Amino acid sequence: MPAFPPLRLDARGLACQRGGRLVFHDLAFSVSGGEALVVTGPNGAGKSTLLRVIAGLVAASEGRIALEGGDADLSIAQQAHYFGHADALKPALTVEENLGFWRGFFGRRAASADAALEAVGIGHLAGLPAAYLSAGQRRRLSLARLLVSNRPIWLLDEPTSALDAASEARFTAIVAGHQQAGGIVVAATHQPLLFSAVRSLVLAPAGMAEEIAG
Ligand SMILES: Nc1ncnc2c1ncn2[C@@H]1O[C@H](COP(=O)(O)OP(=O)(O)OP(=O)(O)O)[C@@H](O)[C@H]1O
Repeated sequence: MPAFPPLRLDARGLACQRGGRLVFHDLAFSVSGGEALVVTGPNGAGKSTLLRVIAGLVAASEGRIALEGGDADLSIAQQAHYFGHADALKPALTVEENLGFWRGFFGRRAASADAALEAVGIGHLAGLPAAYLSAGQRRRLSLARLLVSNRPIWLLDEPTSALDAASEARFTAIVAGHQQAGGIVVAATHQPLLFSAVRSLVLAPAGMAEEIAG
């Protein structure tokens, strides 16, 4: 039984400038609950920028993004979880304390910290300060945040970087669970991702973008 109501994220005529340069323009996509939009393209094409625009971290210069079926009292950004390159961990806090902090911050019904740590395979590290985690373990702790946030839109930037084969398989299963619950996934990647119900968005090389005067 899906946990989220029927959802659809639609973008039309989207453009974004960064540092005075047009990164992309006239971008359109549509992705429904249960689907994954996989965004590919060469370095600098604007994959991370697109995710950050959806997350409300960077403003679009043109166009609009709408979420049908979402919570009308919340912005799209408030209904999205951005899983970026930065780990956002407090090194002196334990693994469990870090996750507990974020669970409290998100403040909505979601997996317990224990269950989320088990799901990403680091339950045995719960009492360890985050400073001692390896790169892949830090990444897995960041993935656990997705499970305690209970947000319908997951924005995943190179989600499998630093993950070993077993962790990648666990991650794929976690994403499948989110899709089965009716969640939306938008993932930027250079690696093949074994997601189901995939839609593709290929961004053109940055060299194609026009320079904006002024
Ligand atoms: N804070 C910023 N200020 C100015 N320009 C930026 C900023 N961040 C990114 N850019 C520029 O925006 C363009 C798109 O960058 P973005 O990180 O979105 O690309 P990407 O497709 O995710 O690349 P990669 O595959 O290397 O991760 C690049 O030309 C980059 O230099």
